[in-house]
Amino acid sequence: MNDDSLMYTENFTESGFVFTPFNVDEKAILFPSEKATFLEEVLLLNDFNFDKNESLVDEDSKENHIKIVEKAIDEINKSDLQKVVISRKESVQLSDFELLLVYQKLLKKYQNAFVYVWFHPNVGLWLGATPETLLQISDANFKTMSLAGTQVANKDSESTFTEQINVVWKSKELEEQQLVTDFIEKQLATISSNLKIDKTETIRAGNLLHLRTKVEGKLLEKADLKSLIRALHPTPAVCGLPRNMARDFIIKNENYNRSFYTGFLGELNLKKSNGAIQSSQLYVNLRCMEINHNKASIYVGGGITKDSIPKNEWKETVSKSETMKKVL
Ligand SMILES: C=C(O[C@@H]1C=C(C(=O)O)C=C[C@H]1O)C(=O)O
Repeated sequence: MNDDSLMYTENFTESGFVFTPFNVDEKAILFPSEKATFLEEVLLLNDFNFDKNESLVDEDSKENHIKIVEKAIDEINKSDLQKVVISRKESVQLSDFELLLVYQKLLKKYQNAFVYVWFHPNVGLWLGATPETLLQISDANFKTMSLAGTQVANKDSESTFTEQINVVWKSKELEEQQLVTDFIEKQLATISSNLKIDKTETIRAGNLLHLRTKVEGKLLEKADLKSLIRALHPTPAVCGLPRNMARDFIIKNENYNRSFYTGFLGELNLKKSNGAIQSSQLYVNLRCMEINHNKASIYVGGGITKDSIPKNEWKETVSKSETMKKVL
């Protein structure tokens, strides 16, 4: 594109690249295909030095996060709320920020993730490496996943193996992830056929491990892409259960605007080379940051259930932000 006008998708029938906020009431930005140029380049990745920047704990932020988590657990115990994802934004002062280098480091560190840089002069600069697919759809055949539960990987190796064996998960994480799988299955029941739910596996994203269950199916003719997207987004992996109750809790209690964090992004209705089949590849915007002048804002969160321990939930967000800080 060679002008700075902003365009939006009305109903996900357009073709291009979308960037959507967490809040479904806000507009989804579209870079339309007809105004885009596709460039393909092979990037050779060096062996980078991933600095261990031991950062100081921001005590105010810690206290604030723990308070909101405690409030969420209270709410879960006294109402129908089952799960809610609580997040925060952490600022890091930057010196010598080199976009291409940071992008290459993200590619190297997150070999199983969708790694992106997104920029618009009127919106800003975003970078991320997300392990979570919202939706891949080609013709009517779609794939999605339930991803939740977090633990720090034992070894800090740069392993590219997606499947990790001999990892033990606690019931809190197993239940938390099962809630997401059940939600996806229920949401898809009336709009899809041939639903197949895989066995749950452990995957690695940077230094973290998550539980993942792959789901696939066929979209019924009576349904369209918009209804499929609305059925899935936001899943309890980034919002909670029941969805509206969790969303209201988040908007009322998180003391900041998530903006594009936990929204989704990716290719929308692109035609394959033969032109006959349209496909979309959409990813949940996790492990992401926004760069503004000399500051990086890193967005991190985690799922809260009745079994959550507030201090551990804080630590989980610290682990998530540390893996992002390693590339800065
Ligand atoms: C909300 C985030 O991640 C989500 C929450 C997870 C959890 O609660 O364990 C794990 C993966 C994601 O589904 C994040 O990374 O900010």
